[in-house]
Amino acid sequence: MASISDPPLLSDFTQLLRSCPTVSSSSSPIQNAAVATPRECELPVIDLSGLSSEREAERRSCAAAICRASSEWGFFQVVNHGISSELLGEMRKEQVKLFETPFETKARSALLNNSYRWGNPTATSPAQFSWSEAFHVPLTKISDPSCYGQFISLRGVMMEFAAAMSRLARTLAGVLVENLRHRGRSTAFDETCHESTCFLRLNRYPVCPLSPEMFGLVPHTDSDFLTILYQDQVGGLQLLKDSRWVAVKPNRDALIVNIGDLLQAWSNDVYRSVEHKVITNNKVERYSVAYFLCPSYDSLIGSCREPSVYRKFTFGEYRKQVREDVKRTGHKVGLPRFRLQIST
Ligand SMILES: C=C1C[C@]23C[C@@]1(O)CC[C@H]2[C@@]12CC[C@H](O)[C@@](C)(C(=O)O1)[C@H]2[C@@H]3C(=O)O
Ligand SMILES: O=C(O)CCC(=O)C(=O)O
Ligand SMILES: [Fe+2]
Repeated sequence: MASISDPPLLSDFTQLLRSCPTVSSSSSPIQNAAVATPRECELPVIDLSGLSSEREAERRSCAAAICRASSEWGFFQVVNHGISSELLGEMRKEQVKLFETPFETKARSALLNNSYRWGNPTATSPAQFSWSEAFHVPLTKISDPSCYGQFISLRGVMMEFAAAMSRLARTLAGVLVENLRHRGRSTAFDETCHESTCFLRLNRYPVCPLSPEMFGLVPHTDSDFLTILYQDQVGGLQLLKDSRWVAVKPNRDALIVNIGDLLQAWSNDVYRSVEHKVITNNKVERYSVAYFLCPSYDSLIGSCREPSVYRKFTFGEYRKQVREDVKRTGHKVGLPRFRLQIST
């Protein structure tokens, strides 16, 4: 049963169904959703304590595992990542409190820099609807006390969590960049990442009576360098592996890392930004927090090796194109827009 803290997802979705002439009443509300339960898989697990080992062979082998998983899967899990379970627990507790607030407050009280979103306002068909709500907070706003209203205890936790995720994301990106650097041109990677464009996204996936035919989050790739995800034990995240959807088995000790579009472009398709989605649950709600590592808008993304598969573009240009495509068609096109034509 929906509560006063839930956004009006069902009525919005029903309206979308009615306004969409292509969906017949006899067919499933979502034509493309993964109704058949896909295979559950354990993502590669990488023990990050290897990176700080005294033994060079161990450091190398850990870095190699990160790079291998980034090109074979585009996704992996990290354990011994250095973020304490106490901090993760605090973050989850505060996140739950925040989402338990009445919907009207979340939507109207300028909480977290007015960053509250739900459903999908740009959906043009039921298949583009996401059964979820989120706060999408730029890192530059996280320390601002005016963002928090009655949730002032969230501030310290968010600050500590963002700082820890930032460190981890930069370490992982550093390993991935270093691996390809000696083979091609180098870029001052660390300086291109910027607080003004990095963000934390707090996700909640309410119980969905229409599940499992609904997306909690529609299939997409992330428009960043890389993403680190802290999810609960409910499950629902699925990714494309060898053209098939596989369900990620939650691991209590691990954070999930995935490569974003910008690292795929920079690596000239060595690392892969893989499509993923979230499937809803009809019994329990689900929570996750994602950290997105992004460059400043004026950063030029060029390939680390030639011949480049993509034309050079700035992150600002990329974001604008994604936004325009989503607004016009309801879905993201992403990297294929920036692929160079191969002349034969
Ligand atoms: C409608 C969309 C916006 C989004 C791309 C998408 O097609 C589906 C997921 C959205 C999402 C969620 C996570 C990130 O916040 C985001 C930046 C991303 O990479 O995928 C957004 C996209 C967006 O707003 O550009
Ligand atoms: O909640 C999840 O498991 C995935 C979230 C996600 O893909 C995103 O926020 O981009
Ligand atoms: Fe994502």
